[in-house]
Amino acid sequence: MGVQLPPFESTPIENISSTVDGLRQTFWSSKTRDVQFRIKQLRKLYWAIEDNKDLILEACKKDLGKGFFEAMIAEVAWVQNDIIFMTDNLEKWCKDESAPDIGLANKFMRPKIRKDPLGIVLVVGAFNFPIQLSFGPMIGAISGGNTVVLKPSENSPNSAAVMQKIMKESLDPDCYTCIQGSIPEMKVLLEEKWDKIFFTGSANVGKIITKAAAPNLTPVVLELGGRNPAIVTRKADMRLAARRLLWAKTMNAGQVCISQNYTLVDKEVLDSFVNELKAGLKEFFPNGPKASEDYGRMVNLGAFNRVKKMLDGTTGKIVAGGTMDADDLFIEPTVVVITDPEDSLMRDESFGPLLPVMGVDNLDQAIHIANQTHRTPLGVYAFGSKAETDKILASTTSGGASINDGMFHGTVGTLAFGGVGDSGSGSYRGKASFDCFVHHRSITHTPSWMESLLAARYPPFAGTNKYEKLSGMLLKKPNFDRAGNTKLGWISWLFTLGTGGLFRGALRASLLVGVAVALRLLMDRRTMNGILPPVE
Ligand SMILES: NC(=O)c1ccc[n+]([C@@H]2O[C@H](COP(=O)([O-])OP(=O)(O)OC[C@H]3O[C@@H](n4cnc5c(N)ncnc54)[C@H](O)[C@@H]3O)[C@@H](O)[C@H]2O)c1
Ligand SMILES: CC1=C(/C=C/C(C)=C/C=C/C(C)=C/C=C/C=C(C)/C=C/C=C(C)/C=C/C=C(\C)C=O)C(C)(C)CCC1
Repeated sequence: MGVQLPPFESTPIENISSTVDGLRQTFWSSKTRDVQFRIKQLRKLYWAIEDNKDLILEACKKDLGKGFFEAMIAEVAWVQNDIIFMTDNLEKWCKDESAPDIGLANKFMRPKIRKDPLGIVLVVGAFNFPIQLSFGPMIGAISGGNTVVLKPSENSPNSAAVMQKIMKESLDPDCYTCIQGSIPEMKVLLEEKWDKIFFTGSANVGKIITKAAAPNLTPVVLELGGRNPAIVTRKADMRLAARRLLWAKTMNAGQVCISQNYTLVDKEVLDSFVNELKAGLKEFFPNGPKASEDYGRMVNLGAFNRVKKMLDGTTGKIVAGGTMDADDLFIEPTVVVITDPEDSLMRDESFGPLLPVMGVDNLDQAIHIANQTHRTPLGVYAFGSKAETDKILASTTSGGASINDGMFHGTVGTLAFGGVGDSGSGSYRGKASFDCFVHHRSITHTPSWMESLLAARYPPFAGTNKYEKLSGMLLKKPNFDRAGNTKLGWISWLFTLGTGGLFRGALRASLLVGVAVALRLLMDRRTMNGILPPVE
């Protein structure tokens, strides 16, 4: 492509503390509180990304063998779209919101929610979508009015260096900076007191981050991984399920946190599903994935060896793919039919292009295996009838889910994204990115003229009727009885078919009709007797 990539250089450890301190001072100067300042910064970032697009594409190619389509759609255009969405909405989101659910008595104090910046934020990125997973949270943090230190993953060094260049060229260095490095630099960073840490990566490092944050009670957002199940029932469309799951597992050579880790397929349609996977592979990569410009590579030899070891350990049968080349960090998309839920391909997150497929007797067994394998994965992917996919959703838990697709929910840029349980906590993207990086500060304003009205709150209380005076206004009456049933007022009682079941409701309604008819008859009789004028 003929572009010169900047070198990756770790930040000198001795500079880290003073840099962080500088950003902390800037936050307290209130520079980043100004909404127009934030918008300007984000817009400058947008154009720097545009101007360095070729460098980003080249860096993603070098780091991960990422092709043009994936690098544009999931990195460059992804973060640019994010910036446009944020800057379009930021002024609106930053306005004070009137608080919901305020009773009449408290309305005078005009309760509202202010969106306050948090302070100085550390964003730690992962290697697999190096730009998206670093700049994405950083855009949220800038929108929230914070100063930000970004620490990209050293495992995608070219992308990390390009991000640093882009930040230097576009962002105010007193407010936003990039610190490069690996474990030693992270150790120093984690000694600092942050107002929030946003971490994307593995569960093991997530624990290290959480432990380091604990002494300062620093809030942490964790975007981790999971062993995500796909479930395909006999009622699913096999070609469609196979193609969609192949898409999810061949993107970025399977190094996608939300792609399915394994697929459970009704035994009756297992062969057909596997055949469709094979056919899909041929369609996606007519000359084979190795020759395809679109197919990525493992990030490094460590990742290559980890995936190879998982495949070496399987007791399943490889039915498609299986070739690999360490020199090229290439692993072919590999379909393995397995029979053991304890197989090496089920136990760990592969984070590579492995597609273990296991036959199951029925949906209940599939759900059982999925829940046994990982109770709180990042994603669940369900293919089948509406009733079946509803059942899958109702019987599992996950950060997100795509029905009739692999990981689609994770490709909707403005949809809140995050894990649950040990696949992560906290969410971001779209409006959630803003909310993630602000404190929702509740504020009231007590008018001076109300002093005499509010004086009942001051002691002395004993021997006064202050409690009685206030309780009439402040205490709510229960609308439920001692058995936990909803109590209705007599009008609702008369008119609804609700409490007490359909029969009693119908009885009440008949009673009402009876009373109406009796009244009418009575009026008719009085009209006939000349007591009332006739009804027109
Ligand atoms: N939920 C998500 O959005 C998401 C996205 C991408 C990746 N992931 C998960 O991340 C994992 C793979 O990503 P990865 O290899 O980049 O993760 P990782 O945990 O190895 O690294 C992530 C970051 O942590 C830092 N780090 C590594 N070791 C550290 C240590 N000992 N102390 C402090 N910091 C350390 C790295 O420098 C890097 O910036 C997978 O489990 C994947 O599922 C999750
Ligand atoms: C165009 C028309 C329509 C709509 C078409 C649609 C909705 C097309 C969608 C195409 C897609 C989804 C393309 C693929 C995009 C891939 C993306 C964005 C990948 C993203 C990867 C991500 C976010 C990875 C994240 C990884 C993480 C978090 C961890 O590792 C219609 C249908 C409306 C009709 C008119 C025409």
